[in-house]
Amino acid sequence: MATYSRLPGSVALITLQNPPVNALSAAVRQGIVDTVQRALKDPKVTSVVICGQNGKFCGGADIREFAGPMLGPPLVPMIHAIEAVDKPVAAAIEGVALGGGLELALGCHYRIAHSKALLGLPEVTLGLLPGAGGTQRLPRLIGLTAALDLITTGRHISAAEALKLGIVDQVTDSNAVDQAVEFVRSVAGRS
Ligand SMILES: CC/C=C\C/C=C/C(=O)SCCNC(=O)CCNC(=O)[C@H](O)C(C)(C)COP(=O)(O)OP(=O)(O)OC[C@H]1O[C@@H](n2cnc3c(N)ncnc32)[C@H](O)[C@@H]1OP(=O)(O)O
Repeated sequence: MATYSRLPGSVALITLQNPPVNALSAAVRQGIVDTVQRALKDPKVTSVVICGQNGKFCGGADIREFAGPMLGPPLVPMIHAIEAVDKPVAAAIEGVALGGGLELALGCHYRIAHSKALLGLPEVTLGLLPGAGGTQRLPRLIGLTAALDLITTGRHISAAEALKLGIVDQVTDSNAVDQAVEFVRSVAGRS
């Protein structure tokens, strides 16, 4: 699931909740679709932060659901809908942003990472290619050579390397959610 709260300063906070790594289960994807719609429709909300419960942004597809049929909202339109929100949306990346989790963050307009966070597209290690926009959004953001390296090796990179490559906008040693909230307040009102 995903919870929704409105913070002072008109920021909507969407929190992914699916222990242990807030993977994108059907219930989490449905929660994201519902809470993003709510933030979009709430006239008091001027900006949005997406984070994960317990210091973990998102470990990607929920591997516990791989054996069964695909249920719930698909990832691609969900991420498109976030990208199309006409209010600034930031991902607060703590712990991990892997696979579909990084693709979710790439659909947000800004990414703020904790210094100890790990990011990557490990799909290749499962015999897959990133299928939710990562193969388009990552090269646009950091160039083809650097994106191909990450996509074809599946390696996890540090927040410092992600900042150097241009995947994240800011890295913080303190609370990444607080930092992201402060950041989106500073850009609220921009498209
Ligand atoms: C609907 C979308 C469909 C397709 C598009 C998307 C595709 C993808 O996202 S593919 C990528 C999927 N994600 C991964 O491959 C990540 C795999 N996990 C890891 O690399 C590591 O577990 C970790 C870096 C996330 C954490 O490492 P570490 O701190 O060493 O802990 P553990 O490895 O012991 O894991 C702890 C705990 O978490 C469970 N877990 C990890 N990843 C997932 C996941 N993606 N889904 C569900 N559960 C996950 C892991 O099984 C452990 O659980 P237990 O403690 O119960 O054993």
